[in-house]
Amino acid sequence: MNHGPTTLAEDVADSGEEAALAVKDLNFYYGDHHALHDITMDFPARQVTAMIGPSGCGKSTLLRIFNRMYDLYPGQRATGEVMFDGVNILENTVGLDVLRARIGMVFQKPTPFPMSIYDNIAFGVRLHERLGRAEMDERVQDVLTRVALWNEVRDRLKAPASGLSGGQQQRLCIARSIATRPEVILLDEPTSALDPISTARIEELLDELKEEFTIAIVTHNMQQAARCADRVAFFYMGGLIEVDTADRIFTNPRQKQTQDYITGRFG
Ligand SMILES: Nc1ncnc2c1ncn2[C@@H]1O[C@H](COP(=O)(O)OP(=O)(O)OP(=O)(O)O)[C@@H](O)[C@H]1O
Repeated sequence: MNHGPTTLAEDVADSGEEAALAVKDLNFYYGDHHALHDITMDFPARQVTAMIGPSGCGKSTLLRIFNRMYDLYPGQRATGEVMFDGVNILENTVGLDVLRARIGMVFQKPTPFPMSIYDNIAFGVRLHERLGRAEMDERVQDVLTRVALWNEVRDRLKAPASGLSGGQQQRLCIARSIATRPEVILLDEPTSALDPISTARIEELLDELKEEFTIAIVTHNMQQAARCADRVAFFYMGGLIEVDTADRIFTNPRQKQTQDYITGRFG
């Protein structure tokens, strides 16, 4: 048995399932407020893991830790481990630019940059790669095709992204997040501002994207978690109550609190 520092590959061998993110004994503090308590869980590679739980239970806090959003705010701190490709991302050894290219984030409200549709995609790519014009055109077309937006925007790539509908803007934001070829995509209630048709399109998209990316999604919508997720984690008051397959969580959870929450009996 090797007692040296573990690598992602060794963790994988131990669990029998490849973890893209392995969270261990994670605690998070907003100043004096202890918002997450001793969280330990894996996010298996190329699966969708949904985080559910009542408002304020810490779902978004966990998601934001994965691309070190808290770095901007003095007083906020995380302890423990989030292993990603053999490195604990809580330690400042990975630059934020690199981390955010490899672990992309999509927010609740679509947030296109105030620039053209084309540049929304090209902007992030230019920060990390030197592509020629033709290669960049190809990258833009590729990611827009994958989010099923290409046919809708191919004739107006130079038009401002702000002219797109909310659902289109959110698909553009997902395209932007995959354009830097990340391993993980984080989505924080990505459909809560969208109509049912746009929501269904994004859910279908997640199903396709998970063939290539690991997806972590925070959702308030239990039907959405049941439709999209392979695994579901239930949080309550800053603690992880249980994490299991979506099937198990929605049909036969181990913990009474989970059962009460998913059946709407939560008091
Ligand atoms: N910037 C902040 N400063 C202080 N406390 C915060 C801050 N952001 C969140 N919190 C607190 O941390 C806890 C977890 O919040 P978080 O936003 O992660 O919950 P959530 O489960 O995502 O909730 P919601 O479903 O309402 O978005 C809450 O008690 C919240 O009040």
